[in-house]
Amino acid sequence: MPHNTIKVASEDVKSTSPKTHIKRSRLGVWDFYEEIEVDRPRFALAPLLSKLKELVHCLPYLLRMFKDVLSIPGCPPLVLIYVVAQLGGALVPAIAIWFKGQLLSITQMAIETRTVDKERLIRIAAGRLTCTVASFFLDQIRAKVERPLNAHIRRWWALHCFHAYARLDHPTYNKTEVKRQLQDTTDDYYGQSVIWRTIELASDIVSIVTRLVAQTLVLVQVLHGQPDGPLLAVLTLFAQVLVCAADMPILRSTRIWLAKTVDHDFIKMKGWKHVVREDLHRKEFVVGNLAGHASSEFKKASERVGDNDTDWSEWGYLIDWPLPSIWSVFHQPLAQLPQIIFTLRAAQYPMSIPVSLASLSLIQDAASKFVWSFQDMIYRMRGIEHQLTAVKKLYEVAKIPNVIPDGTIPFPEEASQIRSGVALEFRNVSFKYPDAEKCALRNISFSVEPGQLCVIVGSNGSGKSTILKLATRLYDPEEGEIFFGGHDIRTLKLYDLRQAISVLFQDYTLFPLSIRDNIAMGDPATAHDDDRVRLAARLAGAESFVDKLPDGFNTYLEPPVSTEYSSTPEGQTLFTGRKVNYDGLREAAGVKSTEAAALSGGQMQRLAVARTYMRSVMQEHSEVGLLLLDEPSAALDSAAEHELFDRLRKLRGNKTMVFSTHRFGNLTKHADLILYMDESGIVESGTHEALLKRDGEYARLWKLQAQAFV
Ligand SMILES: Nc1ncnc2c1ncn2[C@@H]1O[C@H](COP(=O)(O)OP(=O)(O)OP(=O)(O)O)[C@@H](O)[C@H]1O
Repeated sequence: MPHNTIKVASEDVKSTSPKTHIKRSRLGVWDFYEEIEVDRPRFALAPLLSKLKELVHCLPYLLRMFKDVLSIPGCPPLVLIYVVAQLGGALVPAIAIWFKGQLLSITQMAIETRTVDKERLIRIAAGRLTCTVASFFLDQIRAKVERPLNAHIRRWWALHCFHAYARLDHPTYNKTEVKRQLQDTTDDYYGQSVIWRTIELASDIVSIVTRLVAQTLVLVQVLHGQPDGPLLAVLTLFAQVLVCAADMPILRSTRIWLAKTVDHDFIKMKGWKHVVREDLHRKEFVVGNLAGHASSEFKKASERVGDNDTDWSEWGYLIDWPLPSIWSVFHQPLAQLPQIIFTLRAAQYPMSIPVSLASLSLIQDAASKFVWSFQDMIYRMRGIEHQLTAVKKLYEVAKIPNVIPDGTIPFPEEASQIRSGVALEFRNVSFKYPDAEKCALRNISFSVEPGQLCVIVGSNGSGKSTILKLATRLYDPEEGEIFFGGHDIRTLKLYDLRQAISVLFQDYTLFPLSIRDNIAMGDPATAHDDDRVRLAARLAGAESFVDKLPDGFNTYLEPPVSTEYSSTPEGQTLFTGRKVNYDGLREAAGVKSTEAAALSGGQMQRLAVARTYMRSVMQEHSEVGLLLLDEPSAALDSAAEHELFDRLRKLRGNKTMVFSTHRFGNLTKHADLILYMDESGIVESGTHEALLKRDGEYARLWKLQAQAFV
């Protein structure tokens, strides 16, 4: 523990709550904001009390956790064995002290009577040996049980966490506090889940307390009748306890703080570090000849930042462990107190020296074991607050309320209701993204009839994609209403609404799963059907290039698990003179030098289109009534684009379609409704002919695009 105090100039910042004020200080490149309660209790134990209150609040979660663990199939017998081994292990040191006391009394008798009870001596020796053997075996048993128990819990917990992640909607997931909460719950430490660490900690504390109580009882029993024994025992323990009190967890501060940096040079350094380390940027980094420029920029920024180039972790450590105290100077001499008193007593009563020397040795030995146990407990108590809070968060994570509330009305009431598409209407809709300053949509109104084709065109950032996001209820508008099939969209069950819509976003992602799974997830109901997946790929023009990949449809675009290597770096010369080269191992294991399948942008877009086809194009009696496509052809070549639009156009009359695009010609001519957007609003709307006749912005841009082909 570093014994440093941070002394920095600070200033008060306005707080949003009358109950707190905020203090801002500068730590290196970091701005440190600390929230301080205005009427904070001043008495010294206040932080301890608030911690205790929090711990009590966490206890029901702890009990629930134990109950849940015991309900995992296979766990109860393992837990029982683990607890028995742990408690047994805790009793052994006390039994060993008892044998030591017996030995002491034999020694004492031998000095006084010059005779030894040999049988008793052998029994004691055998007892001590049994203690050592028992301790060894109990440790072994515990270690053996620990692995399967941890594995059972981890598997069960992984499911709980997966569900907690999966149920969150988009705006909720993007909240910083939710992200932090999720991160805390999945924080695996060398394969040990939060739950396992908590169980381990709780069982350690129980076993230490058992050890302490047993040791104390045995010590009292052994020292009974020894001259000065109890006095020395009390003094030794007192001195040792004071020594470790300097490290007490209650002295650790409870502070509410946040640290951020706005130091441009420091941020720039971090940015460049990412650029040189991330695969993602390597291509442009190399082609852009950026090595020299990057090094010089990094160096310049580094010189300006100077020695302040420290990550927050370094400061955070000092903030959380700030406590040097005068105590640390005095606690060592205190530990010597028992010896000093013993020496004085020995001078006063010289006749009792031999026995008291033996007593002192036993007491000091026992006391040091006692204190070791005590320190061990304090060390673990430090973690208990963190651990209990983590358990509470684990359970609360499953209850994080979603920002988008679910509706109650099922949709459609009858399948025939959406067979020829679903009507979509926006009525005076305005919307601002969370934390954004300006509106992404301002007073938007339009209406698309069932089976119609609507094309939204307009400049970058005008709000086209946002319309599609609101139609799927990724977000809800601040003002106005959206009607889907005649119902206010907020009243419909979210699951049903999203089942009735098939969407391809502009910023679609291909998941770190196989190509097959990436396509199949377009329609979870038929995801098991390989023929359907293949057909969807064929219709999207993806089948032929996927078949050419070495692993075909089983190819992973970006493997989620990479191959692990030993830490000896490639190229290092070993002491035998051999250069380390992993090629042989790679060849034997069938590992390719590049693990990711390289696909072009257009090929990836075809896979995304295939995913959309799974539900929208292929199913004859599809539940889908609305197709939303955001720039679906941006990366496609002209032939593929033509084929895509041709195929989608055939759905007209069957499904309502809303496209957002920058390319006019191919689609807009066939559209029932064109929305021309600019600056978050609809500037012009109508059919292609009507808008050309109007000779406004749409007409101007259409002519501009048409000219390119003349
Ligand atoms: N997640 C977001 N958070 C905050 N603002 C956003 C977010 N997504 C988009 N915006 C902002 O909302 C506005 C509309 O964005 P939108 O993506 O709808 O535009 P667009 O017309 O689809 O643009 P493009 O043609 O470039 O795809 C833009 O000003 C954009 O910066």
